[in-house]
Amino acid sequence: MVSLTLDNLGASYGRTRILDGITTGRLEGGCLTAVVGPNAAGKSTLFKRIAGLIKGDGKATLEGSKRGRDGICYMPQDTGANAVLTVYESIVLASRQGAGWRVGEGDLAEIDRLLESLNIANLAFRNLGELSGGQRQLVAIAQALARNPEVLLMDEPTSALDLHRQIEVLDFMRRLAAKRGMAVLIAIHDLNHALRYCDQTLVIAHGKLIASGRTADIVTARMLRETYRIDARIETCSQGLPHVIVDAAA
Ligand SMILES: Nc1ncnc2c1ncn2[C@@H]1O[C@H](COP(=O)(O)OP(=O)(O)OP(=O)(O)O)[C@@H](O)[C@H]1O
Repeated sequence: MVSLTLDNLGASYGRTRILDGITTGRLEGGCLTAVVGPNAAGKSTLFKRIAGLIKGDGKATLEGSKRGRDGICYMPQDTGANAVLTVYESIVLASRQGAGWRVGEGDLAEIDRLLESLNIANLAFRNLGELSGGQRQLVAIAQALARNPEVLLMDEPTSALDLHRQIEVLDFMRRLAAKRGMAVLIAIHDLNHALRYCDQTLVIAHGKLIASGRTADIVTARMLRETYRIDARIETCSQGLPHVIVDAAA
């Protein structure tokens, strides 16, 4: 199964140093890893650096990969829209990236399954340009998954979704990561979602990795105070799951 390890990863925009010395253990296939931290901490920059969209020092090493760099897919925060294509066409196109232009029945069946799983089959023949923000985000997730990545970097994939859709997508991602053996990194602001769905968590602040490990060990009152400047408690809900209760800005 694939794994991704970051070793002293850094990046700059011009002369401004944005990321510095990001080193992790193995981020394993089959797992969801939350990447959390305040606005402008460097989460998107980290994803772009891992995906090779920006250069920098250090290295991101893939082990057990069949496709090397081509197996890494970055799903950006702003998903944009191309009004000329239908949803279905855009997903077929995405699925062909780096795979040649021949589309078999199996490929189309796989796309149909993806649309069903994300509950967007009803959008298949709509133009991208006429979708709502949330619908566009769901289509962007389908496009990313259609590329069959070994490592998927999702930049705030649920930010435009209603609560029902957020839960549906994160639950689906967890099951799909396990089924495909795909390593999924998700930049996410909702720490309760991280606690519920992500096996492990990386905390980025001011371009540095300040904590990493099992999500329940990482999301603590102390981390929330030091990283987010809020007073909060972690309480166990009636189902036995840890939950962040925010009291006030510190
Ligand atoms: N293309 C760019 N040129 C110059 N600076 C940039 C560029 N892109 C991002 N930055 C800067 O890099 C820093 C980190 O930005 P980044 O988008 O990685 O943060 P983030 O943690 O993803 O933030 P958010 O949670 O707000 O999405 C910010 O100060 C931002 O202004």
